[in-house]
Amino acid sequence: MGITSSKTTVDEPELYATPLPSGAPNDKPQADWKSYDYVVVGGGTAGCVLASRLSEDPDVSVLILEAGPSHEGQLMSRMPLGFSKLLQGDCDWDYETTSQPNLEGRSLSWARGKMLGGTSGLNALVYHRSSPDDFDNWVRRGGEGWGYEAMRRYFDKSERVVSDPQAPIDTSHHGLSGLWKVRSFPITTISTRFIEAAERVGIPRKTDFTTSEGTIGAGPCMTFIDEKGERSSAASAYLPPSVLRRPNLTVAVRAMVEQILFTPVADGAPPRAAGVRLAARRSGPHFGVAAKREVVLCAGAIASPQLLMVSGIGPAEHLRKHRIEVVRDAPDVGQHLSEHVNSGSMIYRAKLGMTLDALNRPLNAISALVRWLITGGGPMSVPPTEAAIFVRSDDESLPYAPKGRAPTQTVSRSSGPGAPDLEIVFCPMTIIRINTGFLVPPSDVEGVTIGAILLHPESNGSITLQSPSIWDKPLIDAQYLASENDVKVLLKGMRLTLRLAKTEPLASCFQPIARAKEGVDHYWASNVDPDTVTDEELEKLLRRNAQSAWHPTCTVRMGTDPATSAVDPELRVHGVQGLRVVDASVFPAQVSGHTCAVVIALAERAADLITGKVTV
Ligand SMILES: Cc1cc2nc3c(=O)[nH]c(=O)nc-3n(C[C@H](O)[C@H](O)[C@H](O)COP(=O)(O)OP(=O)(O)OC[C@H]3O[C@@H](n4cnc5c(N)ncnc54)[C@H](O)[C@@H]3O)c2cc1C
Repeated sequence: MGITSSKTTVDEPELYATPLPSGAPNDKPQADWKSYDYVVVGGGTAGCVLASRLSEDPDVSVLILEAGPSHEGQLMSRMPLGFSKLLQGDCDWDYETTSQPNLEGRSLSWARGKMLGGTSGLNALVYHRSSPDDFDNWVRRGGEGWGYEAMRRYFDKSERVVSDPQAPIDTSHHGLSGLWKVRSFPITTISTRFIEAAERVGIPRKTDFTTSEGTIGAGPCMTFIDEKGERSSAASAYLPPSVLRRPNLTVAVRAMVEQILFTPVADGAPPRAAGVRLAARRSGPHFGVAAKREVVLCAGAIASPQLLMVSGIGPAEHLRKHRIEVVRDAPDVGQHLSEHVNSGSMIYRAKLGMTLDALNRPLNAISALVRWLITGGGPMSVPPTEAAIFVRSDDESLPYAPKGRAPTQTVSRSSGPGAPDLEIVFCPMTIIRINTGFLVPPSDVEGVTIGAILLHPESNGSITLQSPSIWDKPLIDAQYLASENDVKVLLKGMRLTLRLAKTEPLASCFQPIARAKEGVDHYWASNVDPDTVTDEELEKLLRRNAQSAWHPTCTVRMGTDPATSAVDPELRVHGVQGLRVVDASVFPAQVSGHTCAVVIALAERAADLITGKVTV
């Protein structure tokens, strides 16, 4: 009893932690508590990598504490095209932003994985390393030692790439012997036509976004799907049964860490993190575990700053407002939230038979599901985003304006000359409500969804506390589109999208539709003429439709100066002993693409920093 069906994860805290007497103060770890060398808080993307690597040393004991359930048995997580079914379900934290003044007061839904593997178990499966310039920019922003050459080693170390014979890539740009299964895959004809249309308007064609030439161009996406056609999440890749059975590794699920605990130290010495308090339910009972070496916080860009703050590390005034005892005044914790913003779905009605919307017909869906269950192949074994374009908004050769007009003047905030600041994603299916599970269109129509994503927003927001309890969700204020330049750059992305849709060989895949009322018909983009639509019309649509692109970062950012950062380049919390943060929150600056591969490489390097295999 108490051990889940896999017999390799534990869900009863009595088995791995020490019960705490109710009513007594339990804010200091005691000598008789159960203890581990490393206590990893959050078994998500980074947490799985870290726990796996740290427990390679049999003389070191490691405990992972994950708030959600095991990833095993999560069918919609394992099946690549099932991912939208996870949104707002049991394995999603299902956060919401505060009302965003520049998006007509809308609050946006923010998914985050709540299971072993974290968001790598619920995300859209696009493999992308972002741009080499991003990491050299990290160094300029105080991320000493985190330049591209250092990160490239860990990107390579993490991946085991497979080149699909029907979509060949040059594997010399990739790692071949890592734990994370990454592959190329054949894309649908309509996605290929999107790439060809991009080439026609002057965007270089690529077979792989991971080459020494950088990431700018148009091409097919790569994905993290294994040889069985299943998602390769950080949990399935880094915690296979052979790792879960290690005697020195304990993997606890349904364990909500409520607070990091500190031991008293001599006057003037930095506080030492020495354990955590946890519970399976808000009402308790509560448990404690001690960390002999370090507590490593891997709770992600929203929960890591929240957990630091409820534990007394954060902006002192904000903590006092919530009657939290200040362990360390850390003004940067929760600040600098940087999030990619998506223009929102631009949906085009496609000719029947060209898209994955055919799966909305029940018989097709059942046969595709059976095919996937038996063979691991077929349409259920592909990610929803098949192709993408990465471009710079200051590239004067691209059609960012109506014919005969000059493009709007904007400032590119990209991380370097080879890095993009706009991405256009292409999904061969209709995605009507992108952030809250995909609303299924009528079975007799098909469509594709294109969206423009702003990669280096000037606008940045914050994570703050709603209450001193970890059980209450924090306040997420992304400050979307607070910068006028952000709006103008995103409008350029929308204009490029409109132009591509009118360019062959893509244009002839679409069906004209009768003019529908603006804002009501989801296929409005099909009716828009790129040469006559005004910026005002596009801006109105942008503010009404913009969505999260699911890449929040920088809320516990690293740097050398404690006045402007929260952790040092070894990811140790400034001014605190025994406490590191390893996840998307420590990015010194936003990256030019999808964040999952970056988090995995970052965690790989963090493991080497912790074990002393590398130094900054
Ligand atoms: C819907 C969606 C689609 C995405 N698509 C892509 C994509 O296609 N490609 C890509 O590269 N990136 C994508 N991303 C982003 C990427 O997946 C994330 O940036 C990355 O996985 C974050 O990793 P992390 O380790 O920082 O956090 P997470 O993976 O979120 O891990 C945090 C873990 O901590 C746990 N936790 C939190 N609080 C506590 C607590 N108090 N106690 C115990 N455990 C706790 C959580 O349950 C979670 O398991 C997507 C994200 C989303 C939401």
